[in-house]
Amino acid sequence: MKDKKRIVVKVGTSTLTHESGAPNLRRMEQLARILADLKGAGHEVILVFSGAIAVGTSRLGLEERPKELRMKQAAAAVGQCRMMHIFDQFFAEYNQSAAQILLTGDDVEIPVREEHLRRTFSALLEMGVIPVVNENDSVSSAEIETGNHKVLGDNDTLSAIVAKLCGADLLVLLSDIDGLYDSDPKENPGAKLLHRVEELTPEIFEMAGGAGTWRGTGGMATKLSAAGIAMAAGCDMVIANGARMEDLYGIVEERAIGTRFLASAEGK
Ligand SMILES: Nc1ncnc2c1ncn2[C@@H]1O[C@H](COP(=O)(O)OP(=O)(O)O)[C@@H](O)[C@H]1O
Ligand SMILES: N[C@@H](CCC(=O)OP(=O)(O)O)C(=O)O
Repeated sequence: MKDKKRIVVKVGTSTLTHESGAPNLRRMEQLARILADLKGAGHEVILVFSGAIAVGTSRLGLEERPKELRMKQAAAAVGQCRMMHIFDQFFAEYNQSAAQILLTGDDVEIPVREEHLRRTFSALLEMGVIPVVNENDSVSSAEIETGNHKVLGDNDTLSAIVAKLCGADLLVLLSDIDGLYDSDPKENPGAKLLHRVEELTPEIFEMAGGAGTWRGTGGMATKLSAAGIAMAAGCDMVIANGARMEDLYGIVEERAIGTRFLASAEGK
């Protein structure tokens, strides 16, 4: 892998929000600082974040994540605005400009839109801006409702699509867990962490259960779907714990942290 890398970092709802759904300011601040620092070290960074629905839910004083689609989309619109405002402030503190990019499945499936998107990312990176991406939840209805991975519908898959689109060298998924275990550690305390995955076999897919917490959506299943896209595109992917944000430095230096899914030789 090159010394100067193009890195996509995806941070899940479980890392960026408190149990109540309120934004976790300490984590957001750390993340902005470390990404600014990685940029200072010569890398190009793109942030994909989740948490708009959870933050909107809490901001609107709703008791639980709404079940009705229009309410979920409204919560996403409120939460996105809040999260972006906070990120923009933290990035500005470290002298960085951030840019908001909101995507739907159609945007990457229609070639002309995909090309526009690729050019926008490349222009932003060229100007030293940090693109900050989320799904455009307020318009991409079917996906949040059904979790239909063929389109987008989850930010794990979205981040892998962005990594592929931008020709990234590394995709890091920060979650509330140290990596991929041989079964869900929340249900099986004896579960073992896998350090490296070279191939996505049916056994690996069996290890991933369903969705994670009420606040997020994906669980491990969507992280494996992301791994498939990244590996095929010649991009390494690492799942690591967002509670130790500083681990991002070691991950970029290819130290053995979390679970690393190795890029396929053909994709490189
Ligand atoms: N084999 C597994 N290894 C690790 N975590 C697993 C596994 N199977 C299911 N999980 C669950 O996936 C959760 C992470 O997914 P999720 O809650 O969607 O996080 P995020 O919001 O970071 O995307 C873990 O907290 C864990 O409970
Ligand atoms: N676009 C949604 C993210 C949904 C999602 O994929 O959440 P997560 O499993 O926490 O990455 C939001 O911002 O709430």
